[in-house]
Amino acid sequence: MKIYSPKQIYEADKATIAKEGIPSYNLMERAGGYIYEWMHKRLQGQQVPIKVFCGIGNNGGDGLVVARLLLKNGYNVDAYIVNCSDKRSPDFLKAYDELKSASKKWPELIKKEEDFPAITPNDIVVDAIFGIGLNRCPEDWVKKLFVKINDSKAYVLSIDMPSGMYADRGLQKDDVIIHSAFVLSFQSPKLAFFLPETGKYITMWDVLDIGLDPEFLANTETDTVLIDKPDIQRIYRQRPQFTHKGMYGHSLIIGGSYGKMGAIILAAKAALRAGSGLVTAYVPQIGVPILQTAIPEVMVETDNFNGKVFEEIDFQTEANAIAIGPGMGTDEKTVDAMSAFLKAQKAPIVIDADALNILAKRPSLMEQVPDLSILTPHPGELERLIGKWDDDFDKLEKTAKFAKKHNIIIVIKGAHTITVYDYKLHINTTGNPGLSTAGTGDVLTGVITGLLAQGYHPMEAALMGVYHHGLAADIAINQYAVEGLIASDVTAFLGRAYMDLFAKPEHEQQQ
Ligand SMILES: NC(=O)C1=CN([C@@H]2O[C@H](COP(=O)(O)OP(=O)(O)OC[C@H]3O[C@@H](n4cnc5c(N)ncnc54)[C@H](O)[C@@H]3O)[C@@H](O)[C@H]2O)[C@H](O)CC1
Ligand SMILES: [K+]
Repeated sequence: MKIYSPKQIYEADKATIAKEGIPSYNLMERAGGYIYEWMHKRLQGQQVPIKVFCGIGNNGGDGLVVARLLLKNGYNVDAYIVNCSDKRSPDFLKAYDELKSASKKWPELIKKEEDFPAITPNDIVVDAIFGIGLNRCPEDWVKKLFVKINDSKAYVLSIDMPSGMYADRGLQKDDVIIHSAFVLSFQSPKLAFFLPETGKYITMWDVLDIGLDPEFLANTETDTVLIDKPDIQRIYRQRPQFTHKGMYGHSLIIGGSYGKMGAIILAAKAALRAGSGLVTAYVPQIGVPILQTAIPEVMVETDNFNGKVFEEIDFQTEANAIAIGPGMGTDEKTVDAMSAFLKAQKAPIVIDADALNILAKRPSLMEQVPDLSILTPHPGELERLIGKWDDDFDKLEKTAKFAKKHNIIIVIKGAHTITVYDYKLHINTTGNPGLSTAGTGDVLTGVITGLLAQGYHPMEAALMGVYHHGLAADIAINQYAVEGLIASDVTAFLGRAYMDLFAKPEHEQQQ
């Protein structure tokens, strides 16, 4: 699913208005109408007190349409104009006139703290104060209203975006955002919904299709896309019937050190479960018996030193895909070994964990990283690589620039893992808080490497690996719950994730 920028949404409005030959206000009526229908379907006329807080732009206008339709249909509604500026948009004024002529119950004007109404936990608040047009910090009294709404414990339904959240920048000091129980967003969700600083203010969201020009939408490329099941189904390649293990690639996973052999075991096993035909682990000598005991399916190679860390990386395995980093340590000897290893690489590799820390320690090594390599940092590793950022949007921009400069793919791990390549952001839609546990990153590295070994293009391997890893965790929590999930469970459920990819929804199966 494409995620349109605010600029593209305004352009889509214009294209729709021109093509359909309609006044722009019609779009507001549609938008408000769909919000009303969504509410009516759930409330079915219940007399819950509904307070609609409207700004003075088009988001406020949407709120006024909703308030009018709710009043017309007998709901218990109070509408308020949050007078944050005297510059009202023309369509807001039209919606205001429509409301005033449809009902005797006119909206109340809020200009200062003393005008705030009481808000109780039993109220439903419709938040229509700011949408994608928020472009500066609201005045203090407006932020106090946001705080009052947040403190009220009322159910908050936000129109298009939670007010206070910006569509094009992240959270900064002194910002206040309305906490939404549900956001109904027009045409596509907004990028800020998926970023850690801002996404936490939203419990649920859905998209309302307000019928913007389909041709314009189809022909408009976006910098951001949401990766969901159909995208992965398109990437997936079914195995032919007559096959042998040599057709599914040989993965080589380099890593492990004294006390950290578990990381390489997790990665190697996940590469197997992702479908890699053969897997070899390259570990320091101390790790050989550990690996051989833990996973019989995995072959092991080792260095020529009898130490606890890598002193060289010199292997015989002819691998189709190589990953380096899990549990490897950042000993100076290992840094030198990795430097020599990188120089010899031509094909894309997967770089994780301590290998990322080594790149941060010796940035000149970035020049040796092969094109289209996949780096999988968590936020701490990313910061060590690219430096500090001001907010989440700045983080994405800096990551995109770094990825472009080195022609690599960066997988920023998090609640919504974002894969960045060639200035494009791919937001993952699977996974759950159960993944916040030791070793899940090693499993992800194994899955991506296993896919790469099978011949998937590096971008396909990254997107499918991230999706699959999250999906396996989503299935696994039905058995273990988020608290009980451990990294090996994710590996164990990778097979179920493959099955789920093409499983019919339950209601279809019953037919
Ligand atoms: N295609 C669609 O998605 C449609 C969406 N609609 C709704 O329109 C808004 C966007 O409307 P816009 O008027 O551009 O912006 P807002 O209502 O979000 O904005 C604010 C308004 O206020 C000014 N402003 C910005 N920041 C501040 C501030 N801190 N203090 C005071 N005033 C501020 C700004 O200049 C704007 O004028 C979208 O979110 C949807 O809800 C359409 O109804 C239909 C098509
Ligand atoms: K809003």
